[in-house]
Amino acid sequence: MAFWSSTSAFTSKVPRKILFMFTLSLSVTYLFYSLMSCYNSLRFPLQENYVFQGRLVTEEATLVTLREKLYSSSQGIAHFTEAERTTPVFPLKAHAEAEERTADWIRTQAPPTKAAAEPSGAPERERPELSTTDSELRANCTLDYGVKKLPQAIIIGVKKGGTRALLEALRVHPDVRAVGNEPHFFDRNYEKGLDWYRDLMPSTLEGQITMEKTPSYFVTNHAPKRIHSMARDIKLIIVVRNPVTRAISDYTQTLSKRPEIPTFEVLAFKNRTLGLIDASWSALRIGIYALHLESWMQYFPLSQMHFVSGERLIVDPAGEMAKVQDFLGLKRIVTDKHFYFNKTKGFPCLKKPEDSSTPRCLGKSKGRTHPQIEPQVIQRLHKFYKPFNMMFYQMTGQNFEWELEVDRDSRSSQD
Ligand SMILES: Nc1ncnc2c1ncn2[C@@H]1O[C@H](COP(=O)(O)OS(=O)(=O)O)[C@@H](OP(=O)(O)O)[C@H]1O
Repeated sequence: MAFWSSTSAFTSKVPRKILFMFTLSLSVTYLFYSLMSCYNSLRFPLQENYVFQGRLVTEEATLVTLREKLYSSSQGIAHFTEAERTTPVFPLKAHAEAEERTADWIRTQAPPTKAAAEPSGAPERERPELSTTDSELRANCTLDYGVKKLPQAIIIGVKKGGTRALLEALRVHPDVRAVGNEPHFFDRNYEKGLDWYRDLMPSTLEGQITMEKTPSYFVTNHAPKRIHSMARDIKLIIVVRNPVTRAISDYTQTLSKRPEIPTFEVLAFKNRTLGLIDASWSALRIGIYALHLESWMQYFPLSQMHFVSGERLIVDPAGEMAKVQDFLGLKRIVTDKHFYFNKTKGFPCLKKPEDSSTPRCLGKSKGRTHPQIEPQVIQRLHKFYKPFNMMFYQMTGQNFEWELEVDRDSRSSQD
């Protein structure tokens, strides 16, 4: 009773107009916050309709453009055999056949792996590549303060480039928080939605950057458009490595899981006698960086991309880290003090990883011994990649000097 009498006394004292305005402003504020919270879920379905500069860009069209450029430039074709000149780089049928061959070894010769048997619901862990860093990280999980955000930077590639080493080094930085697994959101789990993706991320405090790495994004047709729809100002990091060594590393990884596969030399050629390279074999296709980069450049300016040299990441990790931290707008905190060269491992290792105070190298799956590949095959591959590498240097404005390695290789094979 006392309450009612006091409120009616209050309303009689306050003019009705003011009360009305007060109620109206409350409603508007409520409406505003409701809309804000819906924004993320609204944005997601709309992204499918994204049109770049007034036209729908298809990756196929952009690849064709680049392919035409490559084949019409006299420099480009100079290093191709006659057959290669007249054969498209990615004949779809050949590609499907090569992938089918791979699937066949898996189906007919090897028992189904645990990974293949598992439902694809969970994000892909780097299962075969899992280093101690990952598993121990999970065991040492600390309380997660802050809020989960979509990544502001992604290491999008390339497979076997040195992406794990880079991510682990970045995680040492107090302003970087990264998911340890490879979420494979933009290639395999996209239908799960942005909320699912966000939920995978670690929580961040104000000023911290959320990151992830999935090296297959770089060669996924839909990835540039999808990532652009999520965040057009995102920063993209690509670790590149001599495509020939990268291919051998990729093959070594497959071989470690499927020892029965044909030799590298067999897989690399469509026709060995003609010297015709099988560019549809994924181990070789991934290394045609210029073609893949073309797709990304339809959506992102170069200023939003940073290219890390996989080779320099091994010989000068601190130098590469300085550039990465600058690109991410971070203080240069990860420096040479954080690395030491481990002779047994043959690679730089971290003195103090993110989750531990004890030094740690990456796991056994990083830095595998590569099989010996016939020198003529390596030479042929260098020749195959040269025009693509040249175009890649031109596009990025960076010379990765992979051709110097060829000179060194050919000198040592003459010795
Ligand atoms: N510090 C350090 N320790 C170990 N390995 C290092 C390091 N820095 C770069 N690398 C090179 O990283 C290669 C593996 O690349 P990724 O991590 O991108 O592989 S994956 O795509 O995630 O499977 C791996 O390739 P391989 O040597 O062929 O195994 C290494 O050469």
